[in-house]
Amino acid sequence: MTETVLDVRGISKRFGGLQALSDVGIKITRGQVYGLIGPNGAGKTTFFNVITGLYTPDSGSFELGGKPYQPTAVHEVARAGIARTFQNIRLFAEMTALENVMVGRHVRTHSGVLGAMFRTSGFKAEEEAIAKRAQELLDYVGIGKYADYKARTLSYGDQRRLEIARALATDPQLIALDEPAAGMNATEKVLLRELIDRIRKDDRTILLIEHDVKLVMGLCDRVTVLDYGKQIAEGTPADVQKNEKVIEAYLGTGGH
Ligand SMILES: Nc1ncnc2c1ncn2[C@@H]1O[C@H](COP(=O)(O)OP(=O)(O)OP(=O)(O)O)[C@@H](O)[C@H]1O
Repeated sequence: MTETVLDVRGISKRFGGLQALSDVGIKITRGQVYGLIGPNGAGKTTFFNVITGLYTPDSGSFELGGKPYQPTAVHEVARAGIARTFQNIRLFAEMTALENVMVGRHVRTHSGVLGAMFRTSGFKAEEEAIAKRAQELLDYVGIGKYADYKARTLSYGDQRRLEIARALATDPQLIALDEPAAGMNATEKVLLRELIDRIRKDDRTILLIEHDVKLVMGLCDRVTVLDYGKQIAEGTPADVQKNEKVIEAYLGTGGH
């Protein structure tokens, strides 16, 4: 039986006079790469921000791993099992790549982030294991040799990989990637695609917002298309690509 990881129902969100999301729902099952696409201003980021606790929806409900889920603060979302990356990379620029991943890992340890900051004895005992795991994750995303480099010195593509390693460090039920290919060149995109494929094969579940429709169509098992806050199509990439409303949303307005 397919196991539902995230079940989102009837999400609406209004900003003043603007209905940014109207009754949007998605269901993501384990091992899927689920894509969220739509022209500029369609509501993708708002949806992401709602499920990761940055915005409170006006209505709607969620289940994560079969349990009711009420996303509030961002750190609670990480503990509940959703890890995200950001459209605008958010790394600790002056920390090394290894340290950035270790911070992600502390979400899952007993001493936690405060223990890490104050270097309690419990923290020291855990530190070695955390560093080892962080190095494994850097190797996994293909930037192991840069473990000791400051995050800000890495190339754009490698910084995005580092963000993914940090997200994986929390052992998430769902990893949410916000435009991971933004600003990447063609070679970096190919490598990103391979990485996402690999993460999926390792039985992770991924929600992907992406402007690069080609990448989404090639990678995703299912796709939801938003337009002006409404869900205009849901299905496999092949179905969605044929959908008239989708063609009109993208072509009719020149992508808005
Ligand atoms: N915090 C906010 N306050 C007011 N309006 C907002 C806020 N966040 C988003 N909006 C509006 O909601 C609508 C949806 O925006 P959103 O950023 O979710 O779209 P998007 O699909 O992610 O677009 P893009 O592809 O350009 O990132 C837009 O009209 C936007 O201006």
